[in-house]
Amino acid sequence: MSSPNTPYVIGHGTDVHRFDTARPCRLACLEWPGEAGLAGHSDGDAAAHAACDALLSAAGLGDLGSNYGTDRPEWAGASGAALLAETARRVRDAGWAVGNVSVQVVGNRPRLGARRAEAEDAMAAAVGAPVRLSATTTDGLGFTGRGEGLAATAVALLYQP
Ligand SMILES: Nc1ccn([C@@H]2O[C@H](COP(=O)(O)O)[C@@H](O)[C@H]2O)c(=O)n1
Ligand SMILES: C[C@@]1(CO)OP(=O)(O)OP(=O)(O)OC[C@H]1O
Repeated sequence: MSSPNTPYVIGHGTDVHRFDTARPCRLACLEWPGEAGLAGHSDGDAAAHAACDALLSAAGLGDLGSNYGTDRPEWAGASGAALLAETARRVRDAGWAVGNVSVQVVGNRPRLGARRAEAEDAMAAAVGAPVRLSATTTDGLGFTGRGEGLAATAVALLYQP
């Protein structure tokens, strides 16, 4: 089916990046001085990337790789905010409005709680719709528990304007 016949659609996204201590930390569209950076072709902002995948999936527009693949040099080093803003533009061009996006970061650090409102505002400014952010550790288990990298998941709601 090429397009759904409901006024609402949802999408979800997941992203993982390993830490690279030689890079600055960019997460949830903010800089995190003193925290380990994330490896990637772009700035490694797993929270922004998960939100992009959720938005693209909901709109039936593929995913990060099919929109901004590593074979496209123009996206090398791109910020999470730039990818999110371009993704929201593509979703709106496809005829959808963004209701909201909910993102969860999974990992030990950075601790997001103290800057939650700032990060939500930065991500919402890029998307042009409300973004909510939560975080959790994995109780020391797995690659996030060992501090090897960060994961993020996201859900997006789109509606027909
Ligand atoms: N990177 C993180 C991880 C967690 N938090 C906050 O800590 C709370 C407790 O985490 P648990 O994994 O023990 O459930 C969590 O609910 C977050 O509020 C954080 O800010 N940043
Ligand atoms: C964003 C892109 C493109 O710059 O590169 P990365 O920063 O490596 O991020 P990833 O989450 O692996 O997604 C796909 C890529 O297309």
